[in-house]
Amino acid sequence: MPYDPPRDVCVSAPTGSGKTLAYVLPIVEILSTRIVTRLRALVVLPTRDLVTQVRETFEAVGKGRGLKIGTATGHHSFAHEQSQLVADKSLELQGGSSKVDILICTPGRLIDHLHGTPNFSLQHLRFLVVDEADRLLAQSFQDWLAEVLAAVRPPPNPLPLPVISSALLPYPDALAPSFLHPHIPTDLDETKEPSCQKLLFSATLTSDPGKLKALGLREAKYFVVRSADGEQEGVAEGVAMEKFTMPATLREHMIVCESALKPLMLLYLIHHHGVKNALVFTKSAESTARLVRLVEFFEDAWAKGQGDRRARKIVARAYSSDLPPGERRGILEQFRKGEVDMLVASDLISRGIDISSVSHVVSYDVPVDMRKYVHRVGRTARAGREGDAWTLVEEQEARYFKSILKAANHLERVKRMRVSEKDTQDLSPFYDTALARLREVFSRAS
Ligand SMILES: Nc1ncnc2c1ncn2[C@@H]1O[C@H](COP(=O)(O)OP(=O)(O)OP(=O)(O)O)[C@@H](O)[C@H]1O
Repeated sequence: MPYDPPRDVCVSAPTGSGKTLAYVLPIVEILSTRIVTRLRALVVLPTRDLVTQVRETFEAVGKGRGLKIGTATGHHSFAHEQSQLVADKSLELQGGSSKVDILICTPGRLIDHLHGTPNFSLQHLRFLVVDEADRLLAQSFQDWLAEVLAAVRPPPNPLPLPVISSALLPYPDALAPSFLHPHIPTDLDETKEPSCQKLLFSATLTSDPGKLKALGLREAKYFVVRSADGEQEGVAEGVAMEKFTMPATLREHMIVCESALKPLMLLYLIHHHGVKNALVFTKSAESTARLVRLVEFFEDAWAKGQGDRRARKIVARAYSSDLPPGERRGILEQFRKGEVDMLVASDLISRGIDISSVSHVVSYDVPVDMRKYVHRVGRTARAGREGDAWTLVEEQEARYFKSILKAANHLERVKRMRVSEKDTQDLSPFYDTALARLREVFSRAS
């Protein structure tokens, strides 16, 4: 009701626990009764891949409801996006003119439309969803948040009523109620509140009100979902060092080794612990490329060594933001089908991506902080499935890595696995061959 605007909602719940449906379902349910199309739900996400994923969920849930769903990510030209978003760019309409009920977007492109698309208006917003909220709040993206919040609020000086030149031209413009009337002060004056409800989601959402202040939340309710076993008391109550809940079905391991042995440890996991359907996280695009080549050379040498032509080689592919979107989609599809066993990536896909077949996550390079760790390992053990997370820790990083786990009250959950020289003995000859080939290729390239 206009006099009782909705309370805002913050949700911190483990990775893979279904946060997307937690906002898609009510939005679709509530907006399905709308009569005319206005931009009523805006979902902001940090990456294009996530926009595509959330769009698919909206389309699946909203099928047959007649809601129009749009995206704005910069994947298409600006003019094309404009034509998808607004019906009319020529006439200036105070109420805007939206072709979509729900818009899913990245913040940069959203700001471009706020600045550059006539009749693109947020005044009718009923829902503003900020998914992966901690990540989006941490990055300024042209101060997108302040601009979006300003576009949702009625202007301080209400818009003047247009001069109605003819009885045939009724008051035109379907302005949102809080934007509509000229302000006539009365004794019962109340400030106008937009009826936009803000919904924030993340597996690592801060509970520090100071950090959420920029959102101007209204009587926010903060929901924290913990695992059933009550593990990690005090989750999200700490302000200095936040603690987050992990999926209960996740097993976590670490291997501490010399830096030079990390590739061999990965190959050991592949060949002796059945690690496939795996996401492997590295720290840089360069280290991704080297690792993919090394796995390829190793698998060639290993298959040859088996003397069996049908020996199934592990297929690893690099997945990076440099690849064109079409190619990225293709690689993900091959991975989903099991034609690719291992995707090697930077933290680009460490957040939000939902691929049910991922059974292992390997942090080939240690994550820089606990948040990154939570999101990486959360690519497996989703929706009640089991999964394993492995972290390869260089000896000199062990102290640091353990300290971030300890601060998050999580050290006990991560089991240390010791791998001796004997364990990798059978792999070593093929590994040496692969290293020699890698050196050759990289020295030729330089
Ligand atoms: N009630 C449910 N029963 C079974 N599966 C569900 C249910 N709700 C959601 N899922 C599935 O769980 C998977 C994970 O959901 P989702 O991607 O929303 O997780 P998330 O909480 O947003 O995780 P992240 O923090 O990693 O983004 C999805 O494939 C979704 O379809």
